[in-house]
Amino acid sequence: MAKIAPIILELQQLSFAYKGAERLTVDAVSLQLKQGTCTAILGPNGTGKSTLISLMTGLLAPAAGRIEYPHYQQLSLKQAIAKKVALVPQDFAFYEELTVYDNLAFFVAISEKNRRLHAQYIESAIAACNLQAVTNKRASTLSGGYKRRLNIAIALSKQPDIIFLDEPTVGIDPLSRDAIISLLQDLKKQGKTLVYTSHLLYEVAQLCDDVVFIKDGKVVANQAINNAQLTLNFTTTNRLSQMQLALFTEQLTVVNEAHYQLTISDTKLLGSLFSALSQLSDEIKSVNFSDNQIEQLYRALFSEQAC
Ligand SMILES: Nc1ncnc2c1ncn2[C@@H]1O[C@H](COP(=O)(O)OP(=O)(O)OP(=O)(O)O)[C@@H](O)[C@H]1O
Repeated sequence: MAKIAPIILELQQLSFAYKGAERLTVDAVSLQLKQGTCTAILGPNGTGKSTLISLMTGLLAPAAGRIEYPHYQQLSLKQAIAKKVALVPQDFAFYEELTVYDNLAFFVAISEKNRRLHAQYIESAIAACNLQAVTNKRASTLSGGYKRRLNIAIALSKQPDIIFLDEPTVGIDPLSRDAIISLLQDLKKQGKTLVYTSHLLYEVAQLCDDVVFIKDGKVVANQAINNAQLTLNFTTTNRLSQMQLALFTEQLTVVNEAHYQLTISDTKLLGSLFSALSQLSDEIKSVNFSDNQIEQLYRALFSEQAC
């Protein structure tokens, strides 16, 4: 039987408003995060995601509600956050004039009193983020991808159990992004709990187990994501006949006249699917695969909010 992951963070009716704001920025948010999982917090710009992260990481104090890290009951909330929680903020949070190593040394000295552990923590953050080639370079001279990795390495140098990442791949090229996603996947394998915001939904699909959708400060949906599920969309020159439809072993949804959709949760079915598509090669106009469960949900929830 699959083991149920223990709850590592619980929010109960958490609310917050900035001074002068007309409405609550975070409005009665209740959530439970599971240990060793990645939860994405998604929503349009300005909907309160970063503010919620600031509350969960102790940077802001809630106006109402509770935040609990039940795993660390022997610690106060402040101590649990100081010892076990790290934040990778959206903006770079390091000293541009210091080298990568000196930045890490500076932040480790703040988070860990035992000096004998410093070198070990710095080295492990460098290794985890693959920063060996730039250890002695000034942060100001790094590429965008390395700067993002340094931002993450500083958070890891604290040896946290829970890591909040606020758009950690903004503004970097696809290969640098892949490197960061793979680093985050490794952290998950090590049992770290990740909380993640991004506007790049394919990243979320690659990494996250649960998705929480926030709209105007409120949770509007909260659900597990089936990363194994793929949706195939294909369009045809004409509507398919019953005989042509029968080529598919799985049920097709007819989206409209010449647009079909099929959801696959077992990749073993791909063989028969490709075989059916190849038999229709004269009719097929376009084929597109996506793990767009998240994207579909996102569009359904927020389509009227685009600016
Ligand atoms: N320090 C602040 N003082 C006053 N208002 C703020 C402050 N920070 C954010 N806000 C406002 O609070 C609301 C929520 O902002 P927040 O940054 O949490 O949104 P977000 O969902 O993270 O947005 P994005 O996706 O653009 O990062 C916005 O209307 C924003 O203008």
